[in-house]
Amino acid sequence: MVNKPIAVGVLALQGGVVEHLNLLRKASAHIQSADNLQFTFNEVRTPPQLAQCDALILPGGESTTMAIVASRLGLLEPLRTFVKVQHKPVWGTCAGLVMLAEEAAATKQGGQELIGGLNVRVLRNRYGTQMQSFVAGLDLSFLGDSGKDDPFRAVFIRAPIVEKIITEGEVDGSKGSKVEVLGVFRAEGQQARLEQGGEAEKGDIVAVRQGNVFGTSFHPELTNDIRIHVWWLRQVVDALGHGK
Ligand SMILES: NC(=O)CC[C@H](N)C(=O)O
Repeated sequence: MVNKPIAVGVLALQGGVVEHLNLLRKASAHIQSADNLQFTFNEVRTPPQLAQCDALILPGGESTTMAIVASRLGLLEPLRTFVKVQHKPVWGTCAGLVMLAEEAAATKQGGQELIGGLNVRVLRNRYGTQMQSFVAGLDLSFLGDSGKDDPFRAVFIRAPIVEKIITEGEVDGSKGSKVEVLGVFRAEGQQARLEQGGEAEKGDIVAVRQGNVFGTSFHPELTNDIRIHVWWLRQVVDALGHGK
């Protein structure tokens, strides 16, 4: 039996939209034939387009700009409903992670509008400016054996980190789920101190999941590595109860 196609959207107000769409298409080729699944991938700019989606990616870019445009287009409340009431699968990369946090530090005066859903506080621009962008190999064990044997080359561009997991209280989006830390980055200095037997520094949290909400500080869509996109699409398939 062929299921109804799974509609995956990419919020296309600003930022790295095409890159996500390209990698989603490549990633989907790895799972659809095996499981008899069909996907559609579309840009999302309006509330009716959002309503068509089963799952959504919020790309990297500039979270303050994205929030202003989303608000003007009447998308902020529908996005909050999508994430926190309908509990549909969402993934935010970089600025997208900022949007999905309940709190953000290092914001402009007066703060910025967020969608929320992840019970965390992010620190924006943790590693400095665009000029200080870098690539680092991350061990991502949620990717299974390949995550351990073959580090993921993660691209950090004015990246946020999760500086605090807010334990008090529940957020609407969490469905009671806990925040899971799925990826940590240790800068060279932190790693060296650890190897010299120094204080075990935990490193910076750069990938988290809470129920239906997933966030990464870095940009898998700017590599040719489809592993996280494949993993996430499988999460979407499971959440929708397809392929069973
Ligand atoms: N590459 C990015 O998405 C940068 C995120 C940006 N610094 C922000 O806070 O929104």
